[in-house]
Amino acid sequence: MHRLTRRSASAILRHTGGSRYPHNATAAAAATCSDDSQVVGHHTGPRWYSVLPSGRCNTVRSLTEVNLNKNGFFLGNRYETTAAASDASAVPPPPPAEKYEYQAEVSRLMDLIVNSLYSNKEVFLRELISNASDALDKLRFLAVTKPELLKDAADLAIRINTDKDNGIVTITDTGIGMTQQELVDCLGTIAQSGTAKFLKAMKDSKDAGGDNNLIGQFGVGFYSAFLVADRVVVSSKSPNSNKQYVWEGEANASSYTIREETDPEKLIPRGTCLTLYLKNDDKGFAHPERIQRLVKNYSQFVSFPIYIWQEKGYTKEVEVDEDPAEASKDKQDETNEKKKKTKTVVEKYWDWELTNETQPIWLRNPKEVQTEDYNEFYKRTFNEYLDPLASSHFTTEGEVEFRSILYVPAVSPQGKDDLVNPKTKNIRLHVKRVFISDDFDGELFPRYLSFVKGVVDSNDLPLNVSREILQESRIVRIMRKRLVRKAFDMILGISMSENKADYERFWDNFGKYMKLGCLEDRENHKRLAPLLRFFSSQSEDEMISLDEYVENMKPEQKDIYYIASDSVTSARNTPFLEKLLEKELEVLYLVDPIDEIAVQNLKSYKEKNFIDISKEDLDLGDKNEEKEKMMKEEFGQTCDWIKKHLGDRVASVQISNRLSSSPCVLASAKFGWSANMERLMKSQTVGDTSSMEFMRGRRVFEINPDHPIIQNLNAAFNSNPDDNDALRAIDLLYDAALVSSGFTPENPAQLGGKIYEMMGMALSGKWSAPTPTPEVHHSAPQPQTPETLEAEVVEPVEAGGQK
Ligand SMILES: Nc1ncnc2c1ncn2[C@@H]1O[C@H](COP(=O)(O)OP(=O)(O)OP(=O)(O)O)[C@@H](O)[C@H]1O
Repeated sequence: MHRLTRRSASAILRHTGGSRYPHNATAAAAATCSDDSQVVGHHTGPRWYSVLPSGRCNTVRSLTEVNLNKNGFFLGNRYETTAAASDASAVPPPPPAEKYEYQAEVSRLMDLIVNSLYSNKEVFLRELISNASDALDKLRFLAVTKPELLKDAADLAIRINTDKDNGIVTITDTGIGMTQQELVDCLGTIAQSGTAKFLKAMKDSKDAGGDNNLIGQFGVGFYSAFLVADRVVVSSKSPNSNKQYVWEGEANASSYTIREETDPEKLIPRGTCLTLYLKNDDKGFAHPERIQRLVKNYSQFVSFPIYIWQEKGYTKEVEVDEDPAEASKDKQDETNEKKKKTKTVVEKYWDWELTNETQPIWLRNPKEVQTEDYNEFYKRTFNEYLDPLASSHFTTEGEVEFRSILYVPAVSPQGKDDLVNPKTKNIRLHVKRVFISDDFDGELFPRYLSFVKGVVDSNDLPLNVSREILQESRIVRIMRKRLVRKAFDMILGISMSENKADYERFWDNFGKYMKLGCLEDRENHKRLAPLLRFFSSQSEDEMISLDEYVENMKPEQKDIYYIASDSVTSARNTPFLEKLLEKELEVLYLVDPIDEIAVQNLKSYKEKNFIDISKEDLDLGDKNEEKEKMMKEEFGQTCDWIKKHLGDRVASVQISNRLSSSPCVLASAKFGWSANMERLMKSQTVGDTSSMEFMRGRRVFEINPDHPIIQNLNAAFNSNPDDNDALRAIDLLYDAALVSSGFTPENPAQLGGKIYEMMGMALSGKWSAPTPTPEVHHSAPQPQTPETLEAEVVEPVEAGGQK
């Protein structure tokens, strides 16, 4: 600390500030004088303002102490350089700047920014503060392993200075800074997701001129500076370089320059100082009040202090010179006490003012935080445009202590890769308030909950936490369990909300994730199952929950029935459904490819098994052994006949209990793939299909003994099992069953051929469905009404052929 007389301290402060720090945001200084009082100097723009003995104003004093003693940033460095540098000729001329071309995308973006994105300009401040905050986060994280980088956490701050006369805004942070190469990599190319996302959205936008709203949604990071500035200067000092570099770029230019900073007055120990030379129309941003409003609006959740250089005032009493006439009057009045007259005046000065609330929102008492605050924090932290569907703020204590705020977003991320291979950066992990990383989602949440966003702040993890530590940590396992449970509570909350649209929205966006959970997280089946939604035979337009299904079950119904198909329409028309519809048994329609596996993994819900109605041995709880016996007697040999003809194409031929209007159906084996699964697997299999043969399993050809075609076939068999037309009818029936049951015919062209042939025969009168009497066989086709057919079946003529 320098010991000076107050007068000399003041003079030096005025001198250095006035001439050497014209737009530097860090220009507040103090000196301790020989009488132990402090002198504080401030400057704004090119001038120094009031030089006050400190102690008058606490803010000034404490701020000054930070500047002086802890940071060593303002006074310590500058004072010493003042005497030496007071001779301007001692400053070496700056080295020549190197010119660089922007990457093509940057040029395109700059062009868009300058020429199209004219509304919503104020987001520039949000973006730049967010970058400064990230830089501070990075520094704080680096300091975990290199503590010498950060002697005092109070050094981490963002300062914004305005010069309204010249239309200049300066944003300074004490963060990680950038090396020369980083300046090229970060500010000359677009590699970052947010900005890339913006560009893609612009490209997708129909309006080639650009959609102004998009900038609010995505932000354009650093380049948003050019929304308001026609020249931007970035002076940055990284702890990894012993030199400071200055990046300089202009709107509408295709190149930028970088040079080394050599002016000792402009050297900073660490961080970045961004100077925006505002466009004529945007000079209004260079007012502290306006900046303050924007910071409060957009950046209130930045967890580093944001100071704005503001004019302030304090009141003081000053003596008033007495009027001579009054004075003589007072003299005469001897009873009057002698009192000096004073008046209150406001003394103006400039100082840094803290503008934001720096306590992270997750450390606050949930009772004191409004929903709007949570939503705002969410939008700012995750660059989201829409409010979340739900949030949950909680603290866990006991064995493991951590705080967290979790969110369910309103929309799902684009791109289907996200579900299978999420690289989301959705969970921001802090340890003792220090931001560690947003790369550990996978360690803290299972893949199927990767859409959940939030912050987690643990006091139990080490600051140097790595992925390996997280993976092996018992603490993390406990945290993960609790986080998952909280996420479920939050989702359940949405599902129970009165506003049904919210859960519909959730389901539209994240239903797939819940189903993936059924596959991947057996432990949480009980939590997942109530969240599932499906269409059903009794609710084709609105999805229902499993609870609703169970409530709607018939008293004698034991199982939950489902059919997997590619759409509600094909599910509705499947022959498997016929008897169930007749009996008013509700059937779930599983129309999403992942549905079937999800339900198979669940196996049951509330002790009711899931039953695929397209599989063999369907039990509808209406077994009538006597009737079965009768049917077997009547159709048993016909079944064998059909099986013999179809050969290996089917495992067996059985009498169906699930059909009413269709003649036959092809059921799948209990443990093999359903028709739907076979279709899905086929569409995904590339190359070797041998595993498919195995899983395809057996197919059971079920016939409907009440159907006229089957009864005719039965009669045909009884009259002449070798009848070619009857055998061809079996082939056609099999193919038709294959298609109507949801399988893909092995040879569609051949099937087409068979249909045309039959049609041709029918139209030329050469063919009618096989009938029990030889006369009918050769007669002209008769119109087949159920009555005539029934008559033919009721009185079959005993055929003498083999059985
Ligand atoms: N104040 C700063 N201090 C240090 N590095 C910075 C600063 N501002 C920008 N950068 C660097 O420049 C890069 C590009 O910034 P930019 O704002 O364009 O994108 P981003 O912040 O990475 O992502 P987003 O597009 O989501 O904003 C940053 O990733 C960071 O490395």
